[in-house]
Amino acid sequence: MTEVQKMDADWLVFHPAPKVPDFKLPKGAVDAHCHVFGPAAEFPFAPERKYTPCDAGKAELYALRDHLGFERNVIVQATCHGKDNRAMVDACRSAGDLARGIASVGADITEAEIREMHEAGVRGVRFNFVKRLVDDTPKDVFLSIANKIKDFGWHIVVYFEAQDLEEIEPFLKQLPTTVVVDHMGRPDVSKGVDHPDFQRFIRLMEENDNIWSKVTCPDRLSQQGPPYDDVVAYCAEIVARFPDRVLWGTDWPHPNMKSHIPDDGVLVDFITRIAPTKEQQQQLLVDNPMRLYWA
Ligand SMILES: O=C(O)c1cc(C(=O)O)oc(=O)c1
Repeated sequence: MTEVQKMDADWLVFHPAPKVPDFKLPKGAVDAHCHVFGPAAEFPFAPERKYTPCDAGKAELYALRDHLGFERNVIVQATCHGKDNRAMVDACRSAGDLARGIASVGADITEAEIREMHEAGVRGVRFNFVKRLVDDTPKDVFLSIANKIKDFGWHIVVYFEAQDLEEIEPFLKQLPTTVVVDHMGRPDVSKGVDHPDFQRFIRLMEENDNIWSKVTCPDRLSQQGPPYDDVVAYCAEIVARFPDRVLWGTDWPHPNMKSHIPDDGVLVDFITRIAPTKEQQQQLLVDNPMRLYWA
């Protein structure tokens, strides 16, 4: 890991020397949620961003991939780059067939632009509802984007917080593609898995078999910190109930983490606690991401 200079970033820089995981990932494992930031000199951050990250480019991302034992990456456009997808597209292109991307686009996206991103490895768009990250986008704008991208077989990644779910649920049910929820919709883990809020999320997945969830970011959700015991039950519940509709990722370089900087090797070891059987691990880490991104 190269030592990355902390450039006026308003939060912690990613871990410089993550451990080698104890958990040996299955062959072909996919880090299905990660980002690239710049480097800013080549790919400037968006003026409308709500945070300024450190540089965390494709070279570091792919070194981490190899260090942890992953084979492939799905690179999700980070809000600090707004709708300028160049850093993510460049990283996808550099990895050949070993990376796929999720873009952030506007309603004015053209078929030619979608096709060009598809050829680089992009397979979906991200709709972000987290107010500390983005300004609101009218739902009819998101729906017009959804109708444009569905013809390319793309899907939609959504990022919202648990308190938003009741309000946006009708909108989610209108989406005409596979929908992948980032970080389980950010449950408040102090409430318990039986709380109506988490049960509402479970019901959403039960009632809509096109809705998947990433069982990711225990570091964001935990109120106890590493090794994130208070998040295990939430991820394990979703893996056990919907083993063919879950994805996992590091969330490297961990934007906006202030409480601590997660050790990516510790995050990988967390997987065996939420997906305890070999079969669950194979589905979570290989079969599901391959079906969604490389089919
Ligand atoms: O919780 C966050 O701050 C966060 C931010 C971003 C992003 O800026 O794209 O992505 C994530 O997956 C999580």
